[in-house]
Amino acid sequence: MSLVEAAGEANQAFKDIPIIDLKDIVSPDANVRKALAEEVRQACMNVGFFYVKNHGVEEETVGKALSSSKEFFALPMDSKMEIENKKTPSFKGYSPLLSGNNDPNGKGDLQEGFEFGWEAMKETDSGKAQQDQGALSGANVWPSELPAFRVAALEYYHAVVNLGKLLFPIFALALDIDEGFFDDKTRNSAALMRIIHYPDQTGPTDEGIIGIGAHTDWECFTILWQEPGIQALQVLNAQKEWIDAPPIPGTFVVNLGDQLARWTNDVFKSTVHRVINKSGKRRYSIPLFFGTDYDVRLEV
Ligand SMILES: O=C(O)CCC(=O)C(=O)O
Ligand SMILES: [Fe+2]
Repeated sequence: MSLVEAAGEANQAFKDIPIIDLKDIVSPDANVRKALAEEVRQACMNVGFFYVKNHGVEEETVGKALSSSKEFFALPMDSKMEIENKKTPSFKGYSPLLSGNNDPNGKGDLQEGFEFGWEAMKETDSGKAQQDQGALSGANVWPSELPAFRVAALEYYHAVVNLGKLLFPIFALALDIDEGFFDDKTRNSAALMRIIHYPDQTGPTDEGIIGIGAHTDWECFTILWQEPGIQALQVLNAQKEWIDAPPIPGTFVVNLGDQLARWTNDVFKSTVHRVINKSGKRRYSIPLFFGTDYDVRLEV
């Protein structure tokens, strides 16, 4: 069956989100990689979201990024506002509560965030030129009083970018195209990472103000870490039901964005999702958005 025929039969009235084991992601056996790609293909056509386990990113790397992020958000507001994203030419840095609004019908997203892109850990590291490419590139900004935050955030960033680079060939296989299709299109990958802090939102909720309003992501795909023990992320199925996407320890959520949906003529789905944090606790999450190089032409 062709991809397009299969898409016609795709069932987007999903009730749960599949979990895919990545232990074979670099298997030397092409048949094994193809079997993994088949699972990814089903998830991409039917849901647009899946969890990945055995992804290779160390718990310790995640833990350090989380604890450092908590220290960052706990800084005095004046310090955070010194690196506000509106003050930087490349939109990197801090964004305060309600400064963003993903759902055009919403009144603002109840979250503060910190965003940055590719950066070598040390000046001498190879690949330094990557940060100077593309419209959304340009120097990151970091809080001067918390040097450990930069190190922990970049360590996490580099680990998850490596995972993203392994996923591109699987997406290619899942599309029945050459495994190397994305190689020359993701050399200076436009990978932006955001660290998000959602305050708790118990009590009556103004429907127009939630953690992040209903939206789709706009890059190729997102690799999302969410804090264990807190249900807040929801994904919309074709029957307009909100399906919970709870955090599963040891996994990341992977979801497709508009770029890959558009590129595949919507055979792969970019699925609407939102966050409402009514857990009684503050919540942290870390999405890393993977695009292609900024000069890549999207042809179906
Ligand atoms: O915090 C989350 O779980 C999801 C965040 C999200 O959807 C986004 O930043 O695009
Ligand atoms: Fe999103």
